[in-house]
Amino acid sequence: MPSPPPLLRKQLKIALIQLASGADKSHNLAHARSKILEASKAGAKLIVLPECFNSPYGTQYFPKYAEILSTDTPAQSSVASAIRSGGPPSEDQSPSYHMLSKVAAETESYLLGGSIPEYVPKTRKYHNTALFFSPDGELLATHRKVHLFDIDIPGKISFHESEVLSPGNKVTLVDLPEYGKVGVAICYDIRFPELATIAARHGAFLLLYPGAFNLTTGPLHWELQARARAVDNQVYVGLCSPARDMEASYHAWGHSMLVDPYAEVVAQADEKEQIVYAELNNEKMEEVRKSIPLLGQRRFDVYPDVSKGEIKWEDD
Ligand SMILES: O=C(O)CCC(=O)C(=O)O
Repeated sequence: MPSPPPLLRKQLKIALIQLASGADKSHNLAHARSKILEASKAGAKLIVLPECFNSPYGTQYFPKYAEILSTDTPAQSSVASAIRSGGPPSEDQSPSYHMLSKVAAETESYLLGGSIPEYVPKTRKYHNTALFFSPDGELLATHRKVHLFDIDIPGKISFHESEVLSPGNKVTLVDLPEYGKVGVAICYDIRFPELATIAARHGAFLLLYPGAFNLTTGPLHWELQARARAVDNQVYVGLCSPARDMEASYHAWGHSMLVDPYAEVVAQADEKEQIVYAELNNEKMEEVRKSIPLLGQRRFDVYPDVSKGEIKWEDD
């Protein structure tokens, strides 16, 4: 039997930028840009920023820092295609979009611009939205956080994104033509293995999560979730957090990390600003899939395959 085509077509250097952002949006954008240039100079071809990289993280900040990506979001059309058909937003509407698009083209790298708060005038809704650019600065995909971070851990943390945000409604899988497919989701989304499994069974070699866990759930679940998604799906997983700022109202866990298809943490930051680099290759994935051949051992006669059936690939 001919062997299946490689999931990852050639070696790829990734950079996860654990960025220190503050209250000054223009400074955050300029700083993110300088770090992206630094990662590119170090040879990274896929560069990732953290969740809410243009603002502090917190429900009170979403409206103030929100940007308009599309004035028209027709039903059955993703934001990316709405933007493509309607043209990119103006600089005033989305300075973050323009910074990311320009620096992706300048560095000729794939760029997952963490996430930013998005405002949609037509629906009057806010979203937590990731923008993924190609090496020529074209918007390839967007992902609006599907599972909003609403938790209450008594005496520790209470957080309710849904007080301000509305969820996205799709699974996001991005095709990087030279390399292969990447699944994208945001932070709390990682706790829902279905998104990861669907992306992996549809050919992803890597799952990326810009995220901002905290000092309660970070030590408990950040690495556990990353390694779980990797071991379940035998793919690479990258998590990219903001750096910790103890002056801010939300204290991010940090520890951006890259996990390999064996679920081994191959590179990891501490809590400070830092760029995490790693080399991804197809051999590692092939090796683990041969050694532990889950792929041929699934029992879809006993339980259903979540990657089949009706899956939403487009936002409403
Ligand atoms: O799941 C968690 O513990 C943290 C999630 C989070 O911080 C987020 O979704 O932004």
